[in-house]
Amino acid sequence: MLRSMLVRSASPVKQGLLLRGYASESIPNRKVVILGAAGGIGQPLSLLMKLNPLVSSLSLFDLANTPGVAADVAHINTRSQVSGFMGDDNLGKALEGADLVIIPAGVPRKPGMTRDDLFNINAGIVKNLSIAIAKYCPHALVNMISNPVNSTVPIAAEVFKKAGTYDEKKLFGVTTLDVVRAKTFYAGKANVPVAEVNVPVVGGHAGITILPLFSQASPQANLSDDLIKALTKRTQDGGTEVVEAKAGKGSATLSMAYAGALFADACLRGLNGVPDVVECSFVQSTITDLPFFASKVRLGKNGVEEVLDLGTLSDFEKEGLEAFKAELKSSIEKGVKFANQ
Ligand SMILES: NC(=O)c1ccc[n+]([C@@H]2O[C@H](COP(=O)([O-])OP(=O)(O)OC[C@H]3O[C@@H](n4cnc5c(N)ncnc54)[C@H](O)[C@@H]3O)[C@@H](O)[C@H]2O)c1
Ligand SMILES: O=C(O)C[C@H](O)C(=O)O
Repeated sequence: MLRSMLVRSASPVKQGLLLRGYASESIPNRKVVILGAAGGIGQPLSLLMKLNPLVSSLSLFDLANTPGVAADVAHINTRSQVSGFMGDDNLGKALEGADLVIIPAGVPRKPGMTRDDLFNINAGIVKNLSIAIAKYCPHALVNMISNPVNSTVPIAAEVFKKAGTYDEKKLFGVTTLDVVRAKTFYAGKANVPVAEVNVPVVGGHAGITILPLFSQASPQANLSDDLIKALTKRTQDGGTEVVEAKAGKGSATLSMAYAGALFADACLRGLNGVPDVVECSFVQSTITDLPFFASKVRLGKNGVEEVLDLGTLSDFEKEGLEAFKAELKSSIEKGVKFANQ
């Protein structure tokens, strides 16, 4: 009762904090940087991070158009102070003091392309941005959105190793959109309220390397094997579904911004010491024989607190896992090789 009265009489910022279980005086300052902030994902992600009461400073960086995006979101009456930075000369200033760097910088797919077809352009972008992160904010958490995630995460890891700043607990490939899709598609077929649905998605973030574990979905529903197969395929092809619908005008931006904001919020809650924050992410891992793997991860004050194992898989999921291991291994090795050449 007292709590709901407090919430109602507080400012919008305090309301957000009180509702999430924080005493507003105890909220730490957190600087979040978005690299690629003027892009299709970057703009709605900037908006969503401006709405997040856990952010005190929001730093928006892109090669062009950042001043306009920054001026626009800066007028929103929420907690964070916004700054916009444009061009490589200002990258250091954008990054200094960051707690969390989110990277949606890079080109998106067009119909007929795979995510790996983006490698030639995006690998170089991610490598340069990672060099700057190692120099200006070596202790920040990094949320990698740029594709192909299965290779860009290993690229960043290698760059950080070379710079002597690598901390495997702080580097994350963002696979939250796969989880968001799996939840949406499952809820539709299982006829359960989508807000109650949980589905872990493991493996990687491209085609068959995306493996939703519907056998572990909750609430459980008695779906036929054919339906599970169809749901799995739709989740794996979710990105392509959007690329084709956009017909040459890019890939998922709005659902990705939502997913990126969810994952960033989970990272910030972890940093702030909120217990039991668990999300799927593509991280350095020993739960299979692959050096990077997406699975459920417990987030804490230093980033990854625990990489959770896969749990019990159905026969269909076991087959799916074996079927993609070689592809995921080669995407990881491609990233490692690129970073070291
Ligand atoms: N992980 C996922 O689930 C997921 C989902 C959707 C899209 N993506 C990927 O996200 C990336 C961005 O997609 P988008 O639709 O926003 O593309 P976009 O072209 O609309 O925006 C990309 C932005 O990055 C900027 N950029 C390019 N090089 C940069 C650099 N060196 N430094 C800073 N900014 C730079 C561009 O100026 C542009 O504003 C793509 O690689 C896409 O495949 C990943
Ligand atoms: O599909 C893409 O190219 C973008 C992204 O990886 C997605 O899953 O939507």
